[in-house]
Amino acid sequence: MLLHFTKMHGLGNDFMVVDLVTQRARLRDEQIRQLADRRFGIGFDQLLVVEPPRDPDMDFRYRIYNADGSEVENCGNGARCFARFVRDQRLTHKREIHVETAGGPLTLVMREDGQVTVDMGNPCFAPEALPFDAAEDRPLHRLEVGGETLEIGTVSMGNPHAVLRVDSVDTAPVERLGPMIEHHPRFPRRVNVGFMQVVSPHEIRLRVFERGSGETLACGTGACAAVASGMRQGLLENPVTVHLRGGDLSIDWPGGDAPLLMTGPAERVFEGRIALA
Ligand SMILES: N[C@H](CCC[C@H](N)C(=O)O)C(=O)O
Repeated sequence: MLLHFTKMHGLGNDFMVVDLVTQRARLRDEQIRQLADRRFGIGFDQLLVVEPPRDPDMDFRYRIYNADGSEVENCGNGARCFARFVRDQRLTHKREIHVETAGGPLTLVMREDGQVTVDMGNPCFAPEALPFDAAEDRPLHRLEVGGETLEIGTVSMGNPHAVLRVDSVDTAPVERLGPMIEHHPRFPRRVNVGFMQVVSPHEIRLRVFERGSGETLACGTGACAAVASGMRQGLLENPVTVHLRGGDLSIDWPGGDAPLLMTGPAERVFEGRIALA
């Protein structure tokens, strides 16, 4: 069976996008891992799957798989590429697109300038939402990692995020602490790990070691989580520009029980067909 796909990226966070509205295929975990391999396969951080909605009020269902084959609840950069994909593939002509994800409904708006604004829903700090093993909800939690005591913010954007403030992202111990925090026993479903440098109240630099994919050039939900945690700690004020290794995202969140909006680019790289074993 030949599977048509489109390779896309959001600030260098790269995706294989597959339309299962007009195609039929079942992708097993092992196949996803093989397709994700940057030498033996296509290579991507996440696989994005477009399906018909289950809720008739929604336009599409959007499923997300990490490079290790694990299915996840949300993907911010992927959501922007999703919006670009369904319009380019003429699966819809709408500029405002409503999608179901495992992490809840998303609204994607294709802007005139080609950038995409995503209503990422409300950040949730309750430890049980991640899940994170903690006695109470606090802006900062102590976490024992490899003999060190770290202070982390914890946020759910539908998917779980730990945010660690650092003096400089250039010298942050991403490769050493990333995996240790991702697999920390207090995160029963693992966690994405953000390393945040506060430049000013309206500007941060961020690197993200992603659950199931390792460090990526950008992470949309990670940018949302870092801003939400930074605002909650009184370090940031709305709006915030997030400088990631792959480029910049704009985050708009008034705080409290309100949706968080993320705006940024979505790029197509190439289309292809691959024979599925
Ligand atoms: N790159 C994605 C995040 C994928 C999240 C995934 N790594 C997880 O396990 O939650 C983004 O732009 O939001």
